Amino acid sequence: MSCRAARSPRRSWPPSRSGACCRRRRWSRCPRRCRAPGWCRSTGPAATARSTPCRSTSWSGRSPSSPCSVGCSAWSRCWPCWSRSRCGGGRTRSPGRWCCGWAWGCGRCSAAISSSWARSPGWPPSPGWPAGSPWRAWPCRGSTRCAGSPRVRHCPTRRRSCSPSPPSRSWWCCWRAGSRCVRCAPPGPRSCCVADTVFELDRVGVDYPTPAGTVTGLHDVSLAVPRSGITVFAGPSGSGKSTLLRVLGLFERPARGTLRFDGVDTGALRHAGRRALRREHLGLVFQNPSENLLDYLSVADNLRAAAQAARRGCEPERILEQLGLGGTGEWAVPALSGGQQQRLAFGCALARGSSVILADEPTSQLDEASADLVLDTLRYLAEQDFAVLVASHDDRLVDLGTRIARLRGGRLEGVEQR
Ligand SMILES: Nc1ncnc2c1ncn2[C@@H]1O[C@H](COP(=O)(O)OP(=O)(O)OP(=O)(O)O)[C@@H](O)[C@H]1O
Repeated sequence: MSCRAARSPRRSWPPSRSGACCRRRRWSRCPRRCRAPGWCRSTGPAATARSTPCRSTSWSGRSPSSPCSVGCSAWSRCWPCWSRSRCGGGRTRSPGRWCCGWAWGCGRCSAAISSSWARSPGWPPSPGWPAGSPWRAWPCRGSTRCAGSPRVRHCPTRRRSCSPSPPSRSWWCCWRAGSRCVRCAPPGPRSCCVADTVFELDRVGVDYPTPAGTVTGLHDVSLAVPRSGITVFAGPSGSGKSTLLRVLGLFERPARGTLRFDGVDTGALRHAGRRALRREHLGLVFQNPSENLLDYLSVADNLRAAAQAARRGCEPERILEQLGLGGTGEWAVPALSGGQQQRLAFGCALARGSSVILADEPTSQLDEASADLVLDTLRYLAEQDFAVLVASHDDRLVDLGTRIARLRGGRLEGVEQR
């Protein structure tokens, strides 16, 4: 049947078992013989780039229990990956990688493997895929897969160290609890774990071009920041504390070295990926309270706006209660004291669902009583298992830290664990 016969597509429907279907129904220029716009019958290696062996019961007559020929459970939604954008920026098509019709990326289809399919002949689809891998697991592709996705989350049942070794390329991500991504070690498919370190810096350097020449803000800083506790970056003025915090907050790209967030190389991310990570995971609180808040909105609306930016829901009153600001929801921001405003700024980070809170000199503009409020808040956040990173030369903040990284002249002098 030629393509012209598409006028009566249903007459000999469904296509044969060996039929291949094009991905787009409206793909009118199918180079093969079509029975309907977008649907090919032809088989063999010459099948078009966007064609895949037809797997859907309704189209190909296969029984639902037949193993998917490409190892994908999303019926008729997967095809060999060829699109750069879908693959998260990979330049070349990888034979072992599959795309699904979901909008946000490649690799999800391979993820959706039921255990019966994982046992089926023809599985794994690529040599790197572990037979019998956990349901909904896929090779962790680091930067593009995990960080590029707006769905990276810590496992709700996270365990600090379920493997003595740090995450490596051979680890696997799994898909849990709806939208939650975690890292799993392949041998223990259900042993969900995350690394102990949230940031890993390897010889990170930052340069600032100035009319007088290049100023180096950071010189080859190598550091691992733990996932919990309060890490304080201490040092005299100009030592590079704020620069380091900006790098960690993904506001600044280092000129040299590698920065990993949750095992993901942030240097490989494009702007959108970095922004997604920042929005979802990182809450940055600046030293000036007014920089952190929108003063034309009420207190509760600031929290709502923060949550909305991260596409989350929010219960302002609950957060305000947590931070000792109960009953101020309808207040205007300027009606709060400086310390209360800083507390609210931390509340905005909570509303965004940030797991890491970065604060740059949060007490520097506050009197002692207001600074105490901030210290209490930081203590509270650390107790709630947030990773709190603070740049400060306030001695009280330094005393609060569980880990002090001392900087001088842009170099890391040493790290003190308490
Ligand atoms: N935008 C910039 N342009 C040029 N140089 C910069 C810039 N930002 C920072 N620097 C330089 O980088 C170095 C580190 O600055 P940074 O602000 O990180 O120090 P800091 O320890 O946070 O200081 P402070 O405690 O005073 O805020 C300084 O020498 C500074 O002059």
